[in-house]
Amino acid sequence: MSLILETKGLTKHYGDFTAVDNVSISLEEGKIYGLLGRNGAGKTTIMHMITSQLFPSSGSLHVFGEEPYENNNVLSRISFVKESQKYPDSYQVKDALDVAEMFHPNWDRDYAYSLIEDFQLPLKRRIKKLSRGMLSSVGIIIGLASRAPLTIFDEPYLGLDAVARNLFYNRLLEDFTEHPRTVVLSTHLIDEVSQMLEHVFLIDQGRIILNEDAEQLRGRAFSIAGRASVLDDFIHGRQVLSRDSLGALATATVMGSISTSDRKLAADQGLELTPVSLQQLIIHLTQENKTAPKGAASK
Ligand SMILES: Nc1ncnc2c1ncn2[C@@H]1O[C@H](COP(=O)(O)OP(=O)(O)OP(=O)(O)O)[C@@H](O)[C@H]1O
Repeated sequence: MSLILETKGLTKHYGDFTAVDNVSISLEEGKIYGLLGRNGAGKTTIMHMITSQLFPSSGSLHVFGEEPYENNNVLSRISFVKESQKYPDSYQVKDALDVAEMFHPNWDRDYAYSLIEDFQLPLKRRIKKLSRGMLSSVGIIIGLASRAPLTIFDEPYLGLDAVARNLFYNRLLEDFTEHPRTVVLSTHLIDEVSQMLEHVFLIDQGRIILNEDAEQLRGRAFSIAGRASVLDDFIHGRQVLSRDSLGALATATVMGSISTSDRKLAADQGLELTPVSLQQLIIHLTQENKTAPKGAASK
């Protein structure tokens, strides 16, 4: 296992506000990571520190074993695609690709042009005349064709329709299989990407509240529905993330995997058990964290 990135106690203050709070994470080679969290959680701030656009207030950050600041040896190995990417007014799509080619040593021009066709982008149109979704496609194409050892997508698909998003996921997976690299995806569309993710970081109010293998995470919670009194007996003593009731019926979300005996018990009592999606689990965990004292759930 080779580490691509490691942070220890990474912290960023803006005045007396702490946007990123004591974050210690590591990224391995050849994996797809999800960096997930609510608006304002601190995701972009972390990505800006990784890509040397911001200095940390404290803590350490090593990318490819070195500090990234003004370090071309590190920065040439990173491709960072962000939703708000700006281009000079005079740039056509082709110019953006030409510039990207200069910065990324692994750039594959044929692949970039095949993606241009897939996404049906007009090469000679000025970028400022592109629709919002087309502009997002430019960033996605640059992120994919750069084949950078560390590729970071920060909410890359504002305005992109479902067909184009699906195209992005398919191309990413195909190309990742042929050219493995480390990919970080930051997105709010968790269910759409959840099958691709191998590892998930969940950040809330600047802190990492979950740092876990996606496969393990998928089995971490389940939903249960049925008659309230029976359901309450079933969930007694378990870690309950939420419970709602309507008349005599209730539903609850419970941490833990479903064992064979649970399944039998639930069936005998007319309770229905279903796995919780990654998105639902994350909603529950961030809501739960809001009520917990800061740091209580941090790893
Ligand atoms: N330059 C700045 N000065 C003061 N506060 C800032 C600055 N930049 C970011 N913040 C604050 O830091 C927090 C984290 O912002 P950040 O952009 O990292 O969140 P995010 O998780 O990327 O959110 P989103 O999902 O909405 O993009 C927010 O509360 C934001 O207002």
